[in-house]
Amino acid sequence: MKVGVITLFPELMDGALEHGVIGRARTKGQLELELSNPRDLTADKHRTVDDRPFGGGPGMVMTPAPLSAAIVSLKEAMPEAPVVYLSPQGRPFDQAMARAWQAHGSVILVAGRYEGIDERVIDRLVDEEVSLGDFVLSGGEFAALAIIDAVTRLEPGVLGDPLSAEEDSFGIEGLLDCPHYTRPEVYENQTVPAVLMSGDHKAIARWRRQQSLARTRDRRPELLEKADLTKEDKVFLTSLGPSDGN
Ligand SMILES: NC(=O)c1ccc(NCc2cccc(O)c2)nc1
Repeated sequence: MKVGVITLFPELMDGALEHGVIGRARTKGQLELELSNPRDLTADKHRTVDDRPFGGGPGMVMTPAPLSAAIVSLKEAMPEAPVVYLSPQGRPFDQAMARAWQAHGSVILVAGRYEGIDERVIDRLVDEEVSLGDFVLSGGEFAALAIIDAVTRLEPGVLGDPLSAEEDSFGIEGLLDCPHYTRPEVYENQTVPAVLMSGDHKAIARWRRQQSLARTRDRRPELLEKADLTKEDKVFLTSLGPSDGN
């Protein structure tokens, strides 16, 4: 997986991607990260990357020239990569997008700062505007980090057990994940559901599926509409009483 990032804080991105699963993926060459800082592509001695918004209003806007130069430099290195701008105005990011970009093999992420970027850069160079959720961050870098993690962990060989990428939430046809337990068997006087200790793998799989279905119904009922449910799933859901929302 090749990921390009345009950011004013390359050291922030680099540092955050040196640890854990993603850090090992970089060491093993499963993730190649290419960073480009618009400030390095400025023409003035003050290395200006932002300016006041036309029409007035608070804050600053990232100026088009250095940002465009940074995007073009990564497009030259990764000509097939879609250019994705992270902003609250974008299409909601989801697991399907993560799978699509992993399958494509490369993506260029534009992390904005300030109030955003000059719209002419979006018109000319951005293929897709994407949002991590309905909230505003001080910059797109943390949204980019989340996307890089979500995409890289889908890369074959990155996760120890390939199934777990499938079995996470949104892996089993978009249902929420079931509860998990590990040792000790009794913790603060609380035990583990007996079925998980039974060794009956069929019963355990059924319990886990039913827990996922119940949780999804209670917490994210809209996901059930899109889920691929079996007849047994539907019978189970009908058998549940009114949702308690938890
Ligand atoms: N929800 C998100 O994905 C998200 C992305 C970026 C961001 N901050 C930078 C930024 C960029 C553009 C406009 C803007 O208002 C703020 N904050 C939240």
